[in-house]
Amino acid sequence: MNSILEIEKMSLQFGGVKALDNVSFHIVKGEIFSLIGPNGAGKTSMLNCISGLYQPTTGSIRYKGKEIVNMKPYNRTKLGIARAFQNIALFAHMSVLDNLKLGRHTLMHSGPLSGGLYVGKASKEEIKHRRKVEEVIEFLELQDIRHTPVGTLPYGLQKRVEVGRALALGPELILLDEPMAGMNNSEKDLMARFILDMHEVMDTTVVLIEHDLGIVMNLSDHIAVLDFGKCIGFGTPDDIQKNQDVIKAYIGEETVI
Ligand SMILES: Nc1ncnc2c1ncn2[C@@H]1O[C@H](COP(=O)(O)OP(=O)(O)OP(=O)(O)O)[C@@H](O)[C@H]1O
Repeated sequence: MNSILEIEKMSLQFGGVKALDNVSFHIVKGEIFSLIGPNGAGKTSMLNCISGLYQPTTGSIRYKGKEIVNMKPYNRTKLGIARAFQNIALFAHMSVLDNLKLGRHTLMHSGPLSGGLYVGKASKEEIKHRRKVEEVIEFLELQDIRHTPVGTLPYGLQKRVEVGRALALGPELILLDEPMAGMNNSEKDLMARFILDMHEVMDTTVVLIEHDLGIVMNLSDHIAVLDFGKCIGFGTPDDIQKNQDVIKAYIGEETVI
């Protein structure tokens, strides 16, 4: 199986709290992979470890076969890992377009002076960045709000721009932390379609944290279930729905997933 990311025996401790406890799973290139579990189970901590915001206490993270556990976040971005945050991390007073352009800043090689003057290498770079940003604007249907300050947009659209900021990095692996939180049903359906298209059209591997189990079961190729920092289930949606540990610990004994 062609894994893009392998998590092996990973633990993360905050004082007496084991946010992650000896977790192992792998993610197949090109798939939609969901992380589920009750509040406080360790899902966001896992994304923080993958993106490099948190340093695991022990364990290994291999991306395309390379150990990245000690790598700085911006170097992981350069390798093709991008992240959209649960709490929107955009500049509210800036336009949608400028937020997406700024998102690509980590990838720019030319300095601010040449970049500002649009000369030589910098101008070529600017064209390449602009092309990618325009592609994302079209893909996420943000054309009508491209010049709107993000802070004035309804919450659902801000979430979409937050996803766009990560997507504008052209990632091979995108980490989406509750991209549908706070959305109404039609906004959720639209976001689900964008996620499917990221996977089918852009060939991006998607890691999704989502509380709506219906959406998770429909979208995912594989799922890992965390509970109190431990991975209590890993498999296809079918496997997870039959997993008695998951049913007991996460859903409650009476519930059928
Ligand atoms: N920076 C931190 N400092 C101390 N404790 C933390 C920190 N980050 C997370 N934790 C703790 O780690 C545990 C896992 O938290 P985490 O946010 O990863 O869970 P989660 O599954 O994403 O929850 P939710 O669904 O509510 O977002 C919790 O007990 C949390 O309080």
